[in-house]
Amino acid sequence: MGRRYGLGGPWVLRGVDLDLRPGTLVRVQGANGSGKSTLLRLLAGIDAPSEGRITGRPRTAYVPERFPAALPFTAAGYLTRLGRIHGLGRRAAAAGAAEWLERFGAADYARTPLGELSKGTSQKVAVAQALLAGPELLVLDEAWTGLDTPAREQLDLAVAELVTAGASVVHVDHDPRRPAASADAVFRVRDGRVEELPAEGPSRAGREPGRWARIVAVGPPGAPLPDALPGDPEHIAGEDGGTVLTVPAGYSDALLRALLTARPPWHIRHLEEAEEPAANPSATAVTAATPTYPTGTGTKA
Ligand SMILES: Nc1ncnc2c1ncn2[C@@H]1O[C@H](COP(=O)(O)OP(=O)(O)OP(=O)(O)O)[C@@H](O)[C@H]1O
Repeated sequence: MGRRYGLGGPWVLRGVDLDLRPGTLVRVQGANGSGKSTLLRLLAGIDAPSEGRITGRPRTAYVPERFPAALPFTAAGYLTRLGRIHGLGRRAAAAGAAEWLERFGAADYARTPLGELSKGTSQKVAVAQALLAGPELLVLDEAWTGLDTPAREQLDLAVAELVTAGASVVHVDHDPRRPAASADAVFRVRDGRVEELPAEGPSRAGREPGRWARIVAVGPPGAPLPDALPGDPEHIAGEDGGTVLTVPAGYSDALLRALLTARPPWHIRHLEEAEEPAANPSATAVTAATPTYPTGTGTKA
């Protein structure tokens, strides 16, 4: 498929032929203005190709580069309405709105009008609206930008949970500090074409000294830690039956997924960035919600 703006305009994308596989984390990269956001809008279904087509339409959620925050709703009111649009009942929508605001540390702003939210809190609402209904395809255009560290960690965790549950997550992210920088597939947009690059596994940046991820996980009673965990984590017993695992940051996605898909699965209580490998969580553990996500279906562009 291809896209150009205006009838005689230059082709921004042309001859694009790609498959989004279920259960995959995909990163889209490319120079400024190369067409990354255009590709994401097409995949999200809020824009249509000028030629060709996109087949498969899983339940999709999208976090745009700029969130339209000036709507006449409070944060909780907006999220509840979005939940209803996604097919949730009134109570489930309100509960989902409250849960995601809490998870992103924005519960205090539930009753604040969208137009009065800070940029960071607006971004939390933007991300929450996308996660609310358990999408099969999640499209994130620089969604980590502007989030504080705990919220970034929650988004990493939510992405890992979705991918583990079979969803496809496609993202553009310029921030090299993001620990979960690894991806199952990488698409590069260049000269109007999209090519798939070899997946790189844990990023080199993630192995640098001083960049670690710490995960507090709880297994079934008496269960040993699963074998051969990615990143060969250091692990110690934590509070309340939890196990504290520390890995180089680039392995955090893979480790999260290995724990979530272990048989029987482990529950992730907390994820945080850490400056040194000693397994000594500084922050109070935040219990992550364990939403049930549907199995994803593929999209072909
Ligand atoms: N709505 C639009 N109307 C006209 N031209 C557009 C529109 N949206 C994007 N373009 C043009 O299409 C090209 C690709 O833009 P796009 O925003 O998709 O790139 P990008 O890779 O996401 O850029 P950045 O990294 O700067 O966000 C640019 O030349 C841009 O000016």
